[in-house]
Amino acid sequence: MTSVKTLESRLSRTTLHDSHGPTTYTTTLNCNGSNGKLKSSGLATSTHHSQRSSVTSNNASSNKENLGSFSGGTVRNPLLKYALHNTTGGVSATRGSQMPPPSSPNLHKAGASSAPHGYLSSHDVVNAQTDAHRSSGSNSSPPITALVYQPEVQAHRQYSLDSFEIGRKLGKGKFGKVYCARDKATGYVCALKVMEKKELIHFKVEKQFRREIEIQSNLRHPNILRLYGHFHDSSRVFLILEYAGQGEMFKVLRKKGRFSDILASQYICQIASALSYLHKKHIIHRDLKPENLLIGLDGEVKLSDFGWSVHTPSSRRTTMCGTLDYLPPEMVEAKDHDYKVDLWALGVLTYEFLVGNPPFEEPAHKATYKRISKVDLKIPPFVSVEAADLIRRLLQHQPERRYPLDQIPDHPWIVKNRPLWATSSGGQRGSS
Ligand SMILES: Nc1ncnc2c1ncn2[C@@H]1O[C@H](COP(=O)(O)OP(=O)(O)OP(=O)(O)O)[C@@H](O)[C@H]1O
Repeated sequence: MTSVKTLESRLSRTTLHDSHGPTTYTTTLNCNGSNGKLKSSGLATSTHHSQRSSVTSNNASSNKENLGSFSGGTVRNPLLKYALHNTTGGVSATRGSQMPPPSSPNLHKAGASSAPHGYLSSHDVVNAQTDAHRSSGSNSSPPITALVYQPEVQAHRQYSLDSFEIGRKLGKGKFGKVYCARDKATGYVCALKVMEKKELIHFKVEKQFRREIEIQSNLRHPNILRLYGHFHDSSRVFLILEYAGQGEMFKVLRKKGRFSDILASQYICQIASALSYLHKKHIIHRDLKPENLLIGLDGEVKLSDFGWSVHTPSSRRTTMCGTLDYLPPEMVEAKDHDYKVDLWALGVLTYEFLVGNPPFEEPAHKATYKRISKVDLKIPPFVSVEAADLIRRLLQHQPERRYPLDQIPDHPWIVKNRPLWATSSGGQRGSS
């Protein structure tokens, strides 16, 4: 059992990270550049950049097993194949507002009619998403929709860094960098996450990392980021990930301040659907927060970062994990926890989407714990009655009293807003 005191001492190891800069949507993918940059420069020292304190686990393995034993190299699943379905006619309208970079093919030319096989190059995909994002404003539909995943047999294909053209850097995490990349053989665009083996070993996260790969590679849900495969070289491990064209939820939320009922309800319904899928597979995510949500090109939520996920039941059930603001009372009180921690986190997330900050946030960790433990919940009056009701039903101290995920699509807040989703930019309805 972990006492609050122990938790405090763990938190002293918590890194408060520098804040993200303003959202920028670079128009150039630079996929034409060689991947020599990545090869020659290697990886910079890991930089902590998350925005909020995280509670880290002391259970991290001290196992120094060499990551060279990764069985990477085989991609069991095909990469994304992108197709342009410009049914709205919005592309030409938005292209007029932006100059394509000189080397970038014109989007019209690259569309379904003229691009080879009707698929876009990564240049086009990024330019398309950039335009889509820029033009979407707060509530309008992105003009470019429907990136189609087309199953194709790529099983047993061996990947290496040479298989990809490396594009612009999408971001940097604790243990590496993420690049937009294009599979040279097929033209498929993906996100390539590159991590130094020695850093994974140094920070004793190999076990956590292996679990993340094992869990994520077996998941198939429209609101869960796909992990298509992995490979490694002598010093680095590479994850081939689904490309989330609209980037990080956290940045979007910070930029907007807070979301409308329409957008938030859509996101929450999609996330509930993803969590329900995970729970049916006996997986607890345990680290739900805006930083771990990406947004696909259609504006749909992509749940990512399975570093803290576990199969349940598990001997690791008392592991402290997750972000401080999203910890449920049972974890703060060092009790055993189960999949209902994700329900609590969904309540916190609903609040943060609608208010702009998490509900129990305090400058001092101890004060936050106290508020979580007492469920000291103050919902501002601008939050709709229906949303407040769902937040209260999820933020129940007793885990068994938390609102079940499968009822969320029928909750009055969702029912009221669902008819309006079609006109918002939040993307598709999560499959339930
Ligand atoms: N699949 C993706 N599609 C688009 N952008 C991505 C993708 N994966 C990561 N990114 C971008 O790269 C950044 C770094 O991702 P990464 O997963 O390494 O770090 P992180 O999300 O901060 O997680 P961690 O806390 O594990 O380091 C993200 O914040 C996001 O902006």
